[in-house]
Amino acid sequence: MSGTTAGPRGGTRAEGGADGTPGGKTRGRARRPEGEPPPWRVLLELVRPHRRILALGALLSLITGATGLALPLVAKALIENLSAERAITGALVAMTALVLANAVIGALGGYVLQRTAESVVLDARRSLVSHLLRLRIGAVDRSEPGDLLARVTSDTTLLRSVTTDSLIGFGTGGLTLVATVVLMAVVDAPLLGVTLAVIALAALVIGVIVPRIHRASKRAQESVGAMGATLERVLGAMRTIKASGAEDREERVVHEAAEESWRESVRAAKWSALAGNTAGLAIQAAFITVLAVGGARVASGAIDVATLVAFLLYVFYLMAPIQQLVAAVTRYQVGAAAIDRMGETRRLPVEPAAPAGAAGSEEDDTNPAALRFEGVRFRYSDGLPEVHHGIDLDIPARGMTAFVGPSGAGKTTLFSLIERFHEPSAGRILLDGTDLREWELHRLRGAIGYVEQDAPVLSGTLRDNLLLGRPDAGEEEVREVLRTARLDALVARLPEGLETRVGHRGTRLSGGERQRVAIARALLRRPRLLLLDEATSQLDAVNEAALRETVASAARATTVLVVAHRLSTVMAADRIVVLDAGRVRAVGTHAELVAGDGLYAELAATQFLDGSDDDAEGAGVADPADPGSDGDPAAGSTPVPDPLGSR
Ligand SMILES: Nc1ncnc2c1ncn2[C@@H]1O[C@H](COP(=O)(O)OP(=O)(O)OP(=O)(O)O)[C@@H](O)[C@H]1O
Repeated sequence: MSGTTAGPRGGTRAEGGADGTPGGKTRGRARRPEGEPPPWRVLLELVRPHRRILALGALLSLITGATGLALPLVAKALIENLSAERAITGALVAMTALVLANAVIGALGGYVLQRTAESVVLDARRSLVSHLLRLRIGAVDRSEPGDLLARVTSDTTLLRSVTTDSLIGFGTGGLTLVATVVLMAVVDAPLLGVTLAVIALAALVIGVIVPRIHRASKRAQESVGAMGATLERVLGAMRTIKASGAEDREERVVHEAAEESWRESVRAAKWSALAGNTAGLAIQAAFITVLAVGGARVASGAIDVATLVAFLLYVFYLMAPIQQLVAAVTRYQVGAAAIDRMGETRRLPVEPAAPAGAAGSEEDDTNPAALRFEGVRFRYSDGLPEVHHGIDLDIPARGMTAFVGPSGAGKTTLFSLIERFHEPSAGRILLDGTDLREWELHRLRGAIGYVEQDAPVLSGTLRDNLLLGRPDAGEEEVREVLRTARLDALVARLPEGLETRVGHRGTRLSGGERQRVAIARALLRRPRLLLLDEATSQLDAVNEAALRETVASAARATTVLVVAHRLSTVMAADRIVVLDAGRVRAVGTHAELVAGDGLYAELAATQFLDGSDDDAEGAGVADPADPGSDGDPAAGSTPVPDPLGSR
């Protein structure tokens, strides 16, 4: 489903609004879009791979039903034999055999159907997860992770009962109903007319109830999604919630979502119960009516007592298929709501497939990459202001380029465009002379090592985190990268070493340790282009100086782009790009920019004038306002607050 993405060279469309998540949420009561298949068609698609085993289950259910249906006939024969004073042994044996067959085949059929239903759920989960992992970042940003989680976990579970109760219910219930009606017609057609008239009335009532079940079920599932979203929000920021004393408020929000789900589920249960009871009532009413009309027919000699007894038994036998059909209809409404929600998720856009003949570096290519921005414009979505207003920039292969500029200037977004998390709304970015859109995405990202601003670390072990980008890295390479990222001492200290579990989002590590893990992970990929977004902002002075040296040495072999957080990093760069409000304002060395760019000089000067860089002087960092200063920037070993990160 990559249809929302422009072709390789046609990327002139803004990203937002095209992913089916207007308003930024996946939760909603949106109608099914034109052309989308109805839930029953989706359901049939889902069960298609299991149709044979499903047919077997249905056959077993039918046989079970047939054995049940045969019982009244045998009972009729038994009564007739009794009245005629004939032997009843044969009829008794037949009845026993039918009862046993009913139980055994029924159990087997039930197992086969449940197994098939579980397989349908598994398929749905697999396909949803595959889709979610390939979503465009824009769609992810506009969704609630907790809600997406609920769609994969709880919504898919509802398919189980739809497959067994609905599909099989429609099939076997329908067939059993038809068979029963035919047998009833054979026994006495006028009594069948009476029965059907009563049941038709009940069907009308149930027809009114059914849409209500669908609506209530959908709302209940949406509330479960909302509950998941809120819980995810809370659990993901537990410290902040506690520190802000917001537990009670957040508790209320989760409780409200849970209560809403309860209310809607109860409403759905109420309508379902009403539908079920209406069917039950119809059978009772049919029984009484048949008894009255049938009694009259017996009195008039139109039918005999045995016929009436057999017919009444069939009336009761109608109960099972009718209940089955009603359950099928009500379950289908619940399942259809879940299928609707799964459809909403499937409509979220995924990343584009590789164009035919897509470019990409060889797996073992480690040559530094060159980048070029040509008139790059970008906005996150249609209603939002443009972030980049036409970036033109050449970054040669090898060496370090620092991006500086006020907060919100668009530095991180530029990295996102390089990773193709988003597409430019106009212009293009070329890597080694080839438009990024012509690269095979996997290969493109394989050439890049990216350390995000908040250096995310995933739950799992330290080793899992390091190997995330290169699972086949050898033990020696891992050791080497641990040394360069200055993690070797930490790993040596931990009793479980690399097998230490880091906790959810790496909460068992310090901020600086997380950053070093993220840097080590990126370096282990042997990238041709290394993107570091404030990657050393939380390191202490000693580690920062050491990692600055690591990055500088990486820049001798590869192309390194850093969003500079510290003056020391800025000054170590081969070239500095000053971004301001989405435009490249100036490019040059520190000395050139201090002399030639007002904003850079002003920001650098302000840093010293406002006294916020107390450490800089003590650490011997050059005064950027004074190009003649003899401080050695590379020697600065004390972390310096970002002078250029805010204005
Ligand atoms: N996912 C997003 N959706 C919508 N707008 C966004 C998104 N991410 C960033 N922005 C907006 O885009 C603009 C540029 O953000 P960006 O993160 O690129 O700035 P930055 O220069 O890296 O800032 P900082 O130095 O504070 O990290 C900001 O106005 C920001 O609010």
